[in-house]
Amino acid sequence: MKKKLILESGEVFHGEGFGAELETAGEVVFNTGMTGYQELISDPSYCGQIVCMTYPLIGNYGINRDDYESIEPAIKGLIVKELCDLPSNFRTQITLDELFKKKNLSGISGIDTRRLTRILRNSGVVKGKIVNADADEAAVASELKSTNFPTNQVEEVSTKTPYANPNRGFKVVLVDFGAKLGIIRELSQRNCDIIVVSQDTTAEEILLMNPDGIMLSNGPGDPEDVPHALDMIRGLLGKVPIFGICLGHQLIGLACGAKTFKLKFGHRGGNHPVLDLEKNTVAITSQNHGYAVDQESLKGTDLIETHIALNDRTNEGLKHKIHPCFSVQYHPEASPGPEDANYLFDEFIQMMEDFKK
Ligand SMILES: NC(=O)CC[C@H](N)C(=O)O
Repeated sequence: MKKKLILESGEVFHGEGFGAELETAGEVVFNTGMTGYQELISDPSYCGQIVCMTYPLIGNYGINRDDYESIEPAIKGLIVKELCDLPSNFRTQITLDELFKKKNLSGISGIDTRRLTRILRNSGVVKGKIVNADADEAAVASELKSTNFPTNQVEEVSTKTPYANPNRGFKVVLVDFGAKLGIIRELSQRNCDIIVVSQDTTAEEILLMNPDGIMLSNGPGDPEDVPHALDMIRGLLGKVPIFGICLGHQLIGLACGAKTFKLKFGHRGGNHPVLDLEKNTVAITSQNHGYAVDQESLKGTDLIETHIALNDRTNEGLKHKIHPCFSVQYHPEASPGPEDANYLFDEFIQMMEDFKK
């Protein structure tokens, strides 16, 4: 079935549709990972976005039962150069096309993803829509221009009720802003007794659970759209050790008086170099973010910058000067991607141990 991708700026890309037969609109972003399409399709942080994969062959190892980052994907669509319909891997259960049909998602293949990525790099991320071949291009572009995407994406993907992932180790309350399962996997591996709570849980409610540590998860959208989380973080600072990842990191920044801003085209992929300013070491990291903490705004706060991105020198890590609290903009759970930063979970365990003493 012939389809086309129309950008709000009016550019049109012709291709072949896959997955469900539906038209889909979202923010068009690009991801430079060579693998990891299953994880990113199911990463709740991609809520409302259509992802263009810069690696030219996607779907070649199929979809397996182990690599999901959530049960229901929140992504809006996928743009690929070549879709592989004959995957080869011992873990493959279904093809990417079959997953998209099953989950009612639509994608487009046969796209010049280099040209598209150049447009996104030059003009910044834009809204786009995957439509049927006969759609009126000018009408779709102007409809996109006047559409504002929802600001309640965190609410959409967060759990509505708390649930437990029991174990015998430290009791960690994981605040779910759209948490990837990889975070639960990493904490479980370290024997953490996890309670996952909804994004609107208050500090008082969390303290009643008597936690040893708080994990603030990743999540979709603009951190400024989650103002209630700032009171929650302020209410926990100094009382329980806190570790934040991605959206959780940005929220710690905002809660401590820093500002965030939207990056031109974000960081998305499994190959982003990050400099640890304290250890003077570089880690290759997995990233997926469109916003960043404003470094200038850290002045006068109690936060110290601990990491920066080597591609554009933007902020990638923070630590509180007084309280046990640290965070990173990238993904130490590394699903998908390099495991260089995995030790941060061990540091979180250590922080909980030290705090207990
Ligand atoms: N993965 C995330 O948590 C992303 C955080 C935020 N939504 C951003 O795009 O910057």
